[in-house]
Amino acid sequence: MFYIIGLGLCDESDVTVRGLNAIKNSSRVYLEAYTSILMVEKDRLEAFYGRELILADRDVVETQSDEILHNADTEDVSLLVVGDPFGATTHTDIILRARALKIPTRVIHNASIMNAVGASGLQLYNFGQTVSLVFFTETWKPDSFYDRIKENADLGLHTLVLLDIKVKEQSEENLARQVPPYLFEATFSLTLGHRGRKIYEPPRYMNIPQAVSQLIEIESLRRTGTLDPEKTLAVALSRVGGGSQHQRIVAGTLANLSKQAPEVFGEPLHSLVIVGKRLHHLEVEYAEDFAVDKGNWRDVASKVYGCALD
Ligand SMILES: C[S@@+](CC[C@H](N)C(=O)[O-])C[C@H]1O[C@@H](n2cnc3c(N)ncnc32)[C@H](O)[C@@H]1O
Repeated sequence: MFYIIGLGLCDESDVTVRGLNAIKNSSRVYLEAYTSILMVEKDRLEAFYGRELILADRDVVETQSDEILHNADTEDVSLLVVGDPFGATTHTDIILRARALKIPTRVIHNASIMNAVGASGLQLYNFGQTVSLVFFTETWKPDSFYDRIKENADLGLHTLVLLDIKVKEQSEENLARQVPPYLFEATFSLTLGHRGRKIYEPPRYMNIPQAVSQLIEIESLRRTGTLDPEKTLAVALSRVGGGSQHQRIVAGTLANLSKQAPEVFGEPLHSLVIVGKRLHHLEVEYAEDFAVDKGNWRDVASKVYGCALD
């Protein structure tokens, strides 16, 4: 049996009992760690699950899935995914591949950012299409997310914006030039052993001010008024599921959020919600608790969004 098991959003104790049983019975257990991350290191997971975990990078999951699926028709093999297995599009591919090889599969679900975003107070039923925002470079600024946000906004729906993470970006040239020798050696020896001379950049996680600045940059090119810094409400979420110790939720206009220091938003991972106009007063009142400027939050909600507040 090939199991694909959601680990939830926070730490080793978020696995379900069903998931843990499957892990314990598997002859090999892979951990997918490039579409999302937990708030703890791999060794904490290994100690709790009582199993050694094999890190599966994008190459392995997307192009060498036969390595993971090897013998899964005769023994149990598990692939662990942070959040829910269907919270990232990547994982349907490997299930299709298993099906094609006539390997029985089972999915074990868990909490995902796709539903935990409800912690913002915004109702899940009022969300439209989810979008991903990638790091812009000087020469590459993909902006199709803007069309999806506009489509949602035209229907009055909220948009969940997932922010780019780069956890295993290969760049030999950059590494040789930018990374101090001690880090170069550590990274080099980690990766050299099993897959040739691949060298990776340090992980990068997009933060909220970067995300807002990229959204405004595209708005200034498109000029449809979908993302107005002073009139568009947004809610930033970090480490959702991590409890009061880790989780941060910050609400305001895009301008409010862009003026905050990155530390205000907490540690990665981060997500951002662009609030749609079909806004219920309970959503406004719940999220008001997270607002950097409560007066402005209520003002924009009532005057711009037309929400009836007391
Ligand atoms: C490609 S999605 C993978 C989602 C994962 N499979 C799930 O079901 O939650 C990864 C993105 O989701 C968002 N994300 C994941 N976990 C999060 C958390 N605990 N708090 C805030 N955002 C999170 C971040 O924007 C991150 O870059």
